[in-house]
Amino acid sequence: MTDLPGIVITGASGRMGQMLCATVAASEKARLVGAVERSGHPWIGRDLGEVSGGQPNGVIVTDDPLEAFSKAQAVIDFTAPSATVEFARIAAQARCVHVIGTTGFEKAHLDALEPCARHAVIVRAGNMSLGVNLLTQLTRKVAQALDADWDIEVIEAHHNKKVDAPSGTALMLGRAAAEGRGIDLEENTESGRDGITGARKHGAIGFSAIRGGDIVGEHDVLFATAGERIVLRHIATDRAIFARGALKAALWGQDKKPGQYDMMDVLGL
Ligand SMILES: NC(=O)c1ccc[n+]([C@@H]2O[C@H](COP(=O)([O-])OP(=O)(O)OC[C@H]3O[C@@H](n4cnc5c(N)ncnc54)[C@H](O)[C@@H]3O)[C@@H](O)[C@H]2O)c1
Ligand SMILES: O=C(O)C1=N[C@H](C(=O)O)CCC1
Repeated sequence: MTDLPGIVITGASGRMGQMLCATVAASEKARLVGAVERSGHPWIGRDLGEVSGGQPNGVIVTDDPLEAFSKAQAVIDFTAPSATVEFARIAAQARCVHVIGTTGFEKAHLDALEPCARHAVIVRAGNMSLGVNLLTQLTRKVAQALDADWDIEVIEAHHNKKVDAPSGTALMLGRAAAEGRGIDLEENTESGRDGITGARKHGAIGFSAIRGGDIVGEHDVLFATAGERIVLRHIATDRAIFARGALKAALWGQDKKPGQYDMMDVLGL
């Protein structure tokens, strides 16, 4: 039993953190060996099982990631961009596989991950579900088959606590559409339309974000031209799909060389 990979969850009290702790604790392929929260959080120093409303499980929530990571083979991290960059440095030091589900990165954050990936495996994806990764491949294929007279719009909906837009998933889908069409996404993005915006730029990829209630995550990729439309859609109804994907990535990464990978690598898509 004890030679199963040990996994630490960061942001253990968060929406995804709680789902990840439950998923790893229930797995027969991994052990939950640590839970990290930010300094000052009321869960620090308490038993994770108890604060989660169950029986004690012997995992004490800590604000010391180095101490937690040094006992683990993988870290699953769904927190916030600046926290993730710090965790990447520590995971590299501890030679842990670092699975990153966090979204909302700016270029400086992504640049900071590069040196860490020289020492440890990083698997990062804006969406860890099988369905969205398949949808990403379909989006690339459809975009490849259609010319720029087909307007591409990515429409996403999430719960009212989400802090970043467009979602990481929307950016994955937009990037795949741009790759399929052979254009640069940054130079061809239209988002945040409001007021007299002028007509849509020919060939652009548009993004729209809806925020409301407890929506787990919904994504449409719309291809629209004169006389017809195609809509590719994914609807997530349960955060367990992201947690299962993240655990799969943590296990997959155990025998891989240091470097940056994504869920396409993990799923073999
Ligand atoms: N890739 C995917 O499949 C996927 C799926 C769902 C959510 N997400 C992303 O995961 C992230 C978290 O989402 P959420 O809904 O769970 O958010 P949340 O706000 O519920 O949870 C974030 C947690 O991180 C903790 N945290 C923040 N800074 C920390 C630090 N320095 N040290 C330790 N803990 C820290 C917070 O205290 C909180 O508990 C977001 O970026 C979201 O977009 C990705
Ligand atoms: O709840 C969130 O936040 C989600 N974030 C990811 C994104 O930004 O795409 C995945 C879906 C849920």
